[in-house]
Amino acid sequence: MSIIVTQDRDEVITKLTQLIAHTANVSIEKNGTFYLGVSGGSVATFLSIGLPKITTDFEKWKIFFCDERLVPVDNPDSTFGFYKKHLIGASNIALKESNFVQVLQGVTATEAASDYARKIAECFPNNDPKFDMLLLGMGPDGHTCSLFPGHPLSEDTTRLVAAITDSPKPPAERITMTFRVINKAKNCVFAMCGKEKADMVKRILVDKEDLPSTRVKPTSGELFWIVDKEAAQFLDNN
Ligand SMILES: O=C1O[C@H](COP(=O)(O)O)[C@@H](O)[C@H](O)[C@H]1O
Repeated sequence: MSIIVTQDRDEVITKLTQLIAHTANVSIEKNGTFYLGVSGGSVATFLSIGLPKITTDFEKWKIFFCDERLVPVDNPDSTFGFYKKHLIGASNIALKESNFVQVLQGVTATEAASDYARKIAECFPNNDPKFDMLLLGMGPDGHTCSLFPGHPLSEDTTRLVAAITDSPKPPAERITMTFRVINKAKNCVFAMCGKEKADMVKRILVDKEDLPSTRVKPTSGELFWIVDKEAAQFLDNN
């Protein structure tokens, strides 16, 4: 695991997007594609600021959602809605709507999850997803994607994508990648900043409490934590 501590939020965004650009360009060179999973919340904001500054062939990017809130795209809680508003079609970036693999609208959470699992599976050999990179956030309770502490979904080892209809953080209905997908990724990257994350960063990285974010351990990939010095304040040597 690599823990990168930065001076501030701007540097979190710079380090994060440099790492994405490097991984994307290596993947495109090797395989002709870059399969990326993105999160909502603060990670989405980081990407909306940082991605327009990188040099890459966005045509080769296929972007999935690590989790998505089941609300209409024009609802402020929609993660795709955020990317649509802030990145797609922006004059300074060549990302298009067709780069994003969207979650089906107007169906039940279970149907949306099965449909998304199929959309993911069909992109990978043997229907076995190995994303080039997953970009993850961590909530103040230690959740990542829509995998919440104590929720049975964290134990799901069968499905690729699962539905949740009782999310403790609104909105209640969501779909989420499971650890079966997350821990097969070639790179998992947490990025965060601010003192409100500091206690949880310590509980995960130092105390190794059994929380969803602690369970992100790619079996044959790399794990990165990019945190600013406020979020890292309870780590040793900070
Ligand atoms: O609800 C969610 O929360 C997490 C963490 O969000 P943050 O704003 O605290 O970074 C996010 O990663 C996830 O995608 C989202 O659905």
